[in-house]
Order: sequence, then C-alpha cells, then structure tokens
Amino acid sequence: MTPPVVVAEKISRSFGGHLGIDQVSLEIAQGEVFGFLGPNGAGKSTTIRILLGLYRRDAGRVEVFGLDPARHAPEVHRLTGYLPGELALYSRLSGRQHLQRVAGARGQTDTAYRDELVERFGVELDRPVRTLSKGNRQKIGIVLAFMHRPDLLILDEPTSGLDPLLQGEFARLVRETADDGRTVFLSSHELDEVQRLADRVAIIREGNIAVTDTVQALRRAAPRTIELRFDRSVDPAQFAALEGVRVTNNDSDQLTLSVTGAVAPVLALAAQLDALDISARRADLDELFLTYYRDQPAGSARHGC
Ligand SMILES: Nc1ncnc2c1ncn2[C@@H]1O[C@H](COP(=O)(O)OP(=O)(O)OP(=O)(O)O)[C@@H](O)[C@H]1O
Repeated sequence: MTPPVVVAEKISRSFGGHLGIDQVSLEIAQGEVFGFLGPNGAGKSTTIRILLGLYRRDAGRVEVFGLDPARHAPEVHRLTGYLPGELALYSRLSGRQHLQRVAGARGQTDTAYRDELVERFGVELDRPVRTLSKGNRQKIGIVLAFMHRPDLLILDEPTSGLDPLLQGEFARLVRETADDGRTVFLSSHELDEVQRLADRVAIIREGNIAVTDTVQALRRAAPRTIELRFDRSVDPAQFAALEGVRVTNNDSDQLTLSVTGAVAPVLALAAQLDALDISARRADLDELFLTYYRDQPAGSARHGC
C-alpha cells in the first residue's frame, strides 16, 4: 500500500498560553481530496502552517511525503503547492511577473500547464496586483499553487472571492488533480465547497478534531429535520426527552425536530399524539456541521493551557 502523503499525530501549538491547536491528528492518502472544515479561529491555518514547517509545533509528529517539515521544509515545499488563506503578493508587480518569479525560483521551464490555467481562470496578467480585485488576485494564487503540478496541494480557503462560475472551474481542477493521483488538502469554512469536492472531511473546532470521516458516512449520520403538525399545541418536552431529538422550533401546533439516530420513537410519539401531518427533510451536512458548532462547550477549553 502507498504510504500516506500527510501524517499528523497529536500535534499541538499554543500562542502565549493560548492553545491554538490541541492534539490534532490527520492522515491523508495519495490521490485523496481531504476537506478541513471549521469555524473562524478553529485552528485550520495553524495546522496547515505546521504541516508546511512554517510554524513550529510544541508537540506531536508530522510527516509529509515521509519527511518532517520542521527539518525538511525546502524538500516539502518543492513537492507542494500552497495557497495561503491570506495571499501575500507584491503590490507593484503584475500577475505575469509573479508567475515568472515563482517559476524561476522553482526552476520550472514548462509553461504549457501554467498558460492553460491562466486561460481557464481568465487571469489578468498585466496590471499591478494592487489594482486587482480580491477575486482576481485569488486567481493568481491558484495558478501559483497548481502550475508546477505538485504532488500535494494545500489550499487554505481557495475559492474566497471567486464567482460561482470560477468556483465550478476550480472544482474541476481539484477533481482532475486527484484523478491524476495527486493529493489535495482543502481547508474551508464553506461546507458546500467541501461537501462537493472532498472524499473525506475532518471537522476542527476550538483546536480539536471533532470528527473525521467520509462525506458519505457523515451525510448518513447527519440529523434529519422532521416537522409535525397537530390540531392543538403539544408539549415539546415530550419530544425533547427522546434520545437524539432536539426541538428546533415550537410554533403553537407545529414542531420542528432535529433527529439523529432512530426515527421510530418520534413517529410512535407523533402517532400517539394524533399528529395531523408530518414531513421529513433529507439529512444534510449543513445540519451536522451546525451541530458541531452548536455543541461547542460554553467558555472555551482552549484557553489557559
Ligand atoms: N501567530 C499567531 N499568534 C497568536 N495567536 C495565533 C496565531 N496564529 C493563530 N493564532 C490563534 O490560534 C487559533 C487558531 O487560529 P487559526 O488561524 O489557525 O484558525 P483558522 O481555523 O484558520 O481560522 P479562520 O477560518 O478564521 O482563518 C486562534 O485562536 C488564533 O487566534
């Protein structure tokens, strides 16, 4: 079996007594599109920077292509295309100058793929980047990350600022990259993007990995929304007392429930209470994602370490 491209084992990092990430573990296989999802400040960029050897870690083990990035950053960078969350470009240089400089530094002479990407994303090459919109700068970042056909792409919020058409183009590019046997690590707080693109997903919150699974399995485990209507108002506590049931809306004779796990007890109670109408929505990942957000403990476990 091919060894994993990325291994992180219990990596932690704090910033002046404030815990940034805490025992994060990840394993990403070759050719996989791996989604890394989490709210603002959850620890996505910190994890990425540690994987690239740009931040030191306080604890844990990291291997990227079998190398520890803390000691072999240049080798790791040669095999990796990185699109940072906050793209730093030289404001006075044009897109073309950026592409030329980076290609030169990498010793890249084949420009055919670069030109194809420029064409596909409609990159504005000749104006100083300070005059470009956020989306137009982001396109330059995408080309910089992909143009040398790296074996690993690490993309932090890659489609931020891109219009829907280009988001579609980006999705095709990611799929092609994975079909080519190369690996994509995609960090985002856009659930839709991750849902569409990733094979597996890890959700990080408050510096901890809350769950790692395939998108399919997460979808299966996602809560269903069930709406019930009665001819009178009913006590929502009866439903809330059932295992895996949360009452999300209680509007006199109508109840909306979020149900994880068995639906039979809900149906039995609804029948017992002579429900007039029932509708159920397909489980979707949005709801699951929100569950992870909502279930964050009050206060924060990450402070004070
Ligand atoms: N250089 C730093 N100095 C101090 N604290 C930092 C630094 N980098 C990250 N942190 C802290 O670590 C935590 C994780 O931040 P990180 O940037 O990794 O989150 P993120 O998931 O990438 O967020 P976003 O989606 O907003 O980019 C936050 O509490 C942040 O304030």
